[in-house]
Amino acid sequence: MRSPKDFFAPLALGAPAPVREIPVTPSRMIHFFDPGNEKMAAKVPDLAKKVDVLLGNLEDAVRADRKEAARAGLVAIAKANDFGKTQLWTRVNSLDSPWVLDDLITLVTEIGDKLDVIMVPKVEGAQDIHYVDRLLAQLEARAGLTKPLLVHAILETASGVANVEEIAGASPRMQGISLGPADLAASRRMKTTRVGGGHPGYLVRTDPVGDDLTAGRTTYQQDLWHYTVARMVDACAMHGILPYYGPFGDIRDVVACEDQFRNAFLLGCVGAWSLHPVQIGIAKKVFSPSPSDVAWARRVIAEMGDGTGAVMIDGKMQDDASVKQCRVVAELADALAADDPELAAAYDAATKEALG
Ligand SMILES: CC(C)(COP(=O)(O)OP(=O)(O)OC[C@H]1O[C@@H](n2cnc3c(N)ncnc32)[C@H](O)[C@@H]1OP(=O)(O)O)[C@@H](O)C(=O)NCCC(=O)NCCSC(=O)C[C@H](O)C(=O)O
Ligand SMILES: [Mg+2]
Repeated sequence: MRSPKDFFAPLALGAPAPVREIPVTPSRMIHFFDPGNEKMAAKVPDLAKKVDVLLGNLEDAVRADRKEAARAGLVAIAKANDFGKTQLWTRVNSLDSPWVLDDLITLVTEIGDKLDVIMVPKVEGAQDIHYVDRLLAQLEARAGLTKPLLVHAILETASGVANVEEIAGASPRMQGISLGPADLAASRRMKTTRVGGGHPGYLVRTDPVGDDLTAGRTTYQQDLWHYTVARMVDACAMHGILPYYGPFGDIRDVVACEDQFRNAFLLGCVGAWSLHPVQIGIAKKVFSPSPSDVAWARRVIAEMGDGTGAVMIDGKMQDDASVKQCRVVAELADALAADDPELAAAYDAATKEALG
């Protein structure tokens, strides 16, 4: 274990100093694209205006014989475009793959100044983050980078879940963690073949009435991912980093996608992955608090004055704790509204109405 005193020291001579706070910029959707797919690559300049994060994916979903094309494509796209405030991330291949070393060496050397975050798949424990941490420091020093690259882990192995707290705190580079439900299901030997989302077989049933075990017994489908998302959120909050829901693979089912994203939002996640352009708007809607929630939060904050004591608002008790909950919503709304005049206007109109 590293001494706490050394935690913020660069891991290579000449590497930039690690950040002390993870920048909290909008990341409601991490939009995945295959940089070696010409059709998708052509859409990148336009997509950059619509998303918070663009992620050039090099790992799963890119065929083995297209790995090098994807890597080269990402270098070319990063060099050719100015993404403005939109962040550029990449997902490199897994640490046990034959591609990851070249992914890291090429990307940091060629476009390290354009990249914000490197997503590392199939992280099993702190040792994986330590390996990437040191290697990035060496590459940053050699490339003369002045801003450290941040690292995002995907929680998609049983060991990763068991070690999630140590992963979240393994390096000052740790920006966040995403749930990877497909690999995690396989690693745990779960019996769902879906990429995220629920399953009709995972349910609870109301008790029988009398002796008839079949009649009138309503069933309620449960969330397969509740435990993992909640645990991930706690680990991230404890270490001051950001939690995300990952992929929802049924692209056509925009309704269930919205539900899954909203469950994650309500539990504390700041965003989710969009795998197809149709999921971008869903993530934007879900991970931006609603105007009525923002208006309520602002009203409670206004009526609570210095934030102590207890008051009744519309029949509901508010106190020091509930004002903190309201600040979470109001601060997120302010951060999102700062870059989005339409959202700012919707929040202000709802607040005006609520405050009278
Ligand atoms: C899922 C897809 C394969 C669907 O692609 P396609 O069949 O081409 O869909 P459409 O015909 O509806 O596409 C319409 C046009 O939009 C373009 N398109 C599609 N997806 C994207 C995208 N993500 N970014 C940009 N542009 C996109 C198509 O090219 C069409 O263009 P045009 O013909 O010119 O109109 C595809 O969406 C896709 O591959 N998505 C990304 C998949 C991915 O990244 N998967 C990996 C992440 S999930 C994962 O890894 C699991 C996780 O790790 C875990 O373990 O849980
Ligand atoms: Mg995966």
